[in-house]
Amino acid sequence: MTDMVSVKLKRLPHSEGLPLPAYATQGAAGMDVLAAEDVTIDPGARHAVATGLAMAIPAGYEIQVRPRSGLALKHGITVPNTPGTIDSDYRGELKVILINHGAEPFAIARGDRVAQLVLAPVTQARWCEVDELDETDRGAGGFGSTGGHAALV
Ligand SMILES: O=c1ccn([C@H]2C[C@H](O)[C@@H](COP(=O)(O)OP(=O)(O)OP(=O)(O)O)O2)c(=O)[nH]1
Ligand SMILES: [Mg+2]
Repeated sequence: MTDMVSVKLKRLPHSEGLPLPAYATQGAAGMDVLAAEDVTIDPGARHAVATGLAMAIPAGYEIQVRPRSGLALKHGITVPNTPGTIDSDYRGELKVILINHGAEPFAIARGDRVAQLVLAPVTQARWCEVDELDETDRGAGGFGSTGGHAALV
């Protein structure tokens, strides 16, 4: 059985009558979240889609707003800031930022499932400033330093 965490949720007037975000299957990582407005996103354009939902995520957690692969593959619709971060102290409306990388205008109807929400634990870091860092094999190498594409044989 998956752990469950209660999250306080408040409906704003424009989400009235819409189902709440829900897991499509028992083992789903994300809850599909619905648009609370009709909007068409032109090719290359972005829009912050209203969900009509506000929430109080418990301290120590965040909600990540992730794209749906079907929309990305079939229509080029994705979340440009993925994973979008919903902070535990945010009390405004959750919006889903979408961008249309496809060639056609993409029409969203109120009630369409536009993204998915993943509740995730958060660990905050405390800086510990030092003069020297320990040495490692990698050192300052990065950005492809270990090799790029698989070698041809
Ligand atoms: O996809 C998203 C991303 C963010 N938010 C809301 C909740 C989040 O807690 C707040 C701030 O998000 P973020 O920190 O990513 O944006 P910012 O540009 O850093 O704005 P701020 O200065 O308000 O933190 O905006 C959304 O509704 N949808
Ligand atoms: Mg911020």
